[in-house]
Amino acid sequence: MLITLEGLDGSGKTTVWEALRDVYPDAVFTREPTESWYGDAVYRSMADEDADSLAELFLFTADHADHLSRVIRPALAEDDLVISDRYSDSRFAYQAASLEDSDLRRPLEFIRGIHAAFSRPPDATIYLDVDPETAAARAGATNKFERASYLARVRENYERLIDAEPHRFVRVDATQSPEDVVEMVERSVERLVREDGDDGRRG
Ligand SMILES: Nc1ncnc2c1ncn2[C@@H]1O[C@H](COP(=O)(O)OP(=O)(O)OP(=O)(O)O)[C@@H](O)[C@H]1O
Ligand SMILES: Cc1cn([C@H]2C[C@H](O)[C@@H](COP(=O)(O)O)O2)c(=O)[nH]c1=O
Repeated sequence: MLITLEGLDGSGKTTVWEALRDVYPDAVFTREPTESWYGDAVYRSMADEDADSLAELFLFTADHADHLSRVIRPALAEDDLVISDRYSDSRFAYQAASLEDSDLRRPLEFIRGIHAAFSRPPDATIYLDVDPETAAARAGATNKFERASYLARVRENYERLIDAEPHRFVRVDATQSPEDVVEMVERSVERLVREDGDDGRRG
């Protein structure tokens, strides 16, 4: 089963991802951007204010393709629980915001279309919901995406994704204390894993 953690920068994904490691020691914990030369290329582009947004989309997508073949598909083939800190929804939400003012028509649909051809969608996604101002303040503006005005557009895209697939997403109020957020996420993951097991027995 593939569970992804999504949300704005500073929403607390890494904090809950670390907490889940203690609860699921046998699961595969992974993240995007990955720790690979593809991930390095992505970080290089993020550090460049003038990077072309379409080229940047394809760098993130190349990193995802490598992540799929090297980590995600092999782990799922072994029936492992996989928990990824960011995954394809980050591309749909962030790069669609970056490409909003480009010549590209309907960037979110375009990016989803590219992924539909090769990606493996998550079984469930925990969305850590926080307002853009809190997110930017927590994240500390360490890259060009961590600005409230940009994050507001990213958040709108996440809402569109949730509207399109309400059953895949579990929304958690990430303005609560870290302890409460972790508890909510742990309970949600426990339920998702249990329901996945029940489906397996029926299937
Ligand atoms: N619920 C919370 N309330 C207050 N502060 C929090 C909360 N969760 C995390 N933080 C703090 O916010 C900062 C960002 O947290 P974290 O790295 O977990 O977020 P993130 O979503 O992984 O961010 P990024 O996407 O930028 O890597 C850290 O300093 C963390 O301690
Ligand atoms: C996977 C992915 C990530 N991003 C952005 C979102 C964040 O600003 C950074 C990653 O930062 P982190 O602190 O190392 O998590 O990358 C993106 O724009 N598109 C993506 O697909």
